[in-house]
Amino acid sequence: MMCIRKHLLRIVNSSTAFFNKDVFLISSLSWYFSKKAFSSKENDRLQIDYSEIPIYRIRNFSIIAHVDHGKSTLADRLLEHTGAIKANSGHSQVLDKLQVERERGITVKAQSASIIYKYKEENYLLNLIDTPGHVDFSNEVSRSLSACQGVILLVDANEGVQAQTVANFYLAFGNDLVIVPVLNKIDLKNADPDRVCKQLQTLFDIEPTQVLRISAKLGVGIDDVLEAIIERLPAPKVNRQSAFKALLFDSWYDRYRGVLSLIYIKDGDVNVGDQITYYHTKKSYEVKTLAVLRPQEENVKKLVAGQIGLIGCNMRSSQEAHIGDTIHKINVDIEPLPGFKPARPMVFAGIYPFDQSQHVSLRNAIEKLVLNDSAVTVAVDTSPALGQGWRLGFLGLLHLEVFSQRLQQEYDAEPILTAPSVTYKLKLKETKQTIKQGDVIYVSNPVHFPDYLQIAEYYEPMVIGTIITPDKYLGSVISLCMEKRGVQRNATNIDNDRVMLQFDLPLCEIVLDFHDTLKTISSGYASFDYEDNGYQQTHLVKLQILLNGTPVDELSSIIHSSRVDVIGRKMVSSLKDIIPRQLIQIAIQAVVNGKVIARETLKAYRKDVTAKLYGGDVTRRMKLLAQQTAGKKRMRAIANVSLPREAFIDVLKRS
Ligand SMILES: Nc1nc2c(ncn2[C@@H]2O[C@H](COP(=O)(O)OP(=O)(O)OP(=O)(O)O)[C@@H](O)[C@H]2O)c(=O)[nH]1
Repeated sequence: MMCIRKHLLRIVNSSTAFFNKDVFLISSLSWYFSKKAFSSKENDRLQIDYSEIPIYRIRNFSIIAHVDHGKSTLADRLLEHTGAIKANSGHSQVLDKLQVERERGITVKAQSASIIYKYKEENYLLNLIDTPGHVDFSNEVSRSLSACQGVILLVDANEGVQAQTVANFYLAFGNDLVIVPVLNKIDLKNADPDRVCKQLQTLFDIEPTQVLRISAKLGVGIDDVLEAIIERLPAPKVNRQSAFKALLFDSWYDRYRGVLSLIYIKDGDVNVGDQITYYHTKKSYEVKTLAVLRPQEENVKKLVAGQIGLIGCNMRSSQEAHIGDTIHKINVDIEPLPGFKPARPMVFAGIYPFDQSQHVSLRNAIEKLVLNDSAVTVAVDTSPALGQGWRLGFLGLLHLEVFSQRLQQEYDAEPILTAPSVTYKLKLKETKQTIKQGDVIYVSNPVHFPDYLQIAEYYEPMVIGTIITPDKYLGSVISLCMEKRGVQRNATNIDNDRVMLQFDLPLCEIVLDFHDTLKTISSGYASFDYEDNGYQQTHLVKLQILLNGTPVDELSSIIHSSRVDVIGRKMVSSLKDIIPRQLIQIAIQAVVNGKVIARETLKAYRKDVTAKLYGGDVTRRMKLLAQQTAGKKRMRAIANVSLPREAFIDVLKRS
């Protein structure tokens, strides 16, 4: 089976043109192969009636780790070890392959898998649940984690605890999950498991005796991990006798079957043909498909409490499948599962085709991607300079990054992406219009920022940033955070030469280049992660750019009042460099609340109108120059400054 998949992927990879045309053809092929393969003998042998497995022999868990600490490799080994997939003799890892699929949007969540492990003569059903793995998706991570009873906290024995390890630990801890600490890559020459055990003890109070030591790459210690999952994690607390209730914690779009949702069955059972309702959207459907992921789909007729499974009911739009929603049977009263929060975009960016001839293809690409990612919000936006485009909302920076990368990789789209901005909250003053005292609005686009006289209070989104750095870079890391208006919460020595810092930081200060600067000043050694921390009162202004007295909306921005001078000056001077000189003089002004705070003048070309005179009378020369000056004055009065599109792109594009 894997061979067929691999072969298929090779075809995919060697023929990107084919792939780009129809990604969903691959999706359906992959589905076809997964079905075909699972009617093979080998898999018939594994065919098990999962609904017969008693609750006490089920464990639902997730692997959480910092980037590159070996999550995919371990998941891969767990699947191989339990026979869910065949051991791969080549260098490339099976789940690396799946990751390619994942990046390509084919089988998006291939890493969730149900595996059977024989322990003390009994078959256990272990459900490995994939989490997005980054706090950008913290809402989704916590939802996936709420289907688990425990997590494997995987740490690289060479790199030690990193910022994302900390953020992930607290997410799991906050969800009351059992944490199985595992050190990976002990085969590496520089691995120092004792030191990393001390870090875990200092930071999280984890006893070194509880920490497993493995090499996922070489397959060392995999049985220990599986046994620890069975011994340390409790069975799910569910009830098979109650009315059916399930948590939706992941979903993706399949062209032929509509939206497929990954669910955790909390109570009761569900059968193909049942009528079900999504609690928060209040929409009802008939269950068409039920499947267990092994990791390929294996169709079943019934899913029971304690299980993780896939449900398909011809849902046409992923907007109907909200992560965290509760599913129940139609016309049955149930208490919804707690904690449902619709995803709230945190970071916004404008997206425009490079030229308008690409508008339709870019729109199609965005529509397809959004089908698979219900957390992205899309609103049509028009800019006089950049033309027709969209304003997209993302859960965080990584989300934005992944989305734009996928647009490029999968759809060959090379759009202009504007610098990211965040959503501010404004409390308005009472005015004669319809606005009532205390009305609150959310603004991310400077064009919609109201006049300052209408605003009573300003709020900006905040994050708690966690940074782990070798202590020799401590000084420069702290200076960077202060420069970004950060307020230090604490500092902890996690071992002899590394420190963990926590800062309250405004989100708008980290969306641009914070991470890159941090990496530069720490020679790549500091790691950073952040989590949403609500809104905090602040003072904001709208910085407008005027060219010869005319405001240019695209160039305006919302900034903190303390930054007015610095940003204003920087903006006008970079515009002076970017805007090509024209026949008329251009005044570039930065204006805040009607006051000019910075100004540059771009001198006009002085075209040599006297060039053809070949000497001649000086008065004639002066007359021509005077005529030129008068002409330019007229031009300045009647013509707006025309900016070439490239100038806008240079200013607005993400660096
Ligand atoms: N030496 C050694 N290398 C390992 C081990 N486990 C994983 N690696 C390597 O570490 C790198 C990252 O492993 P992945 O499994 O892709 O890590 P990941 O956490 O899934 O990474 P992301 O998906 O990017 O978050 C790969 O090059 C692996 O081959 C191990 O036990 N020993």
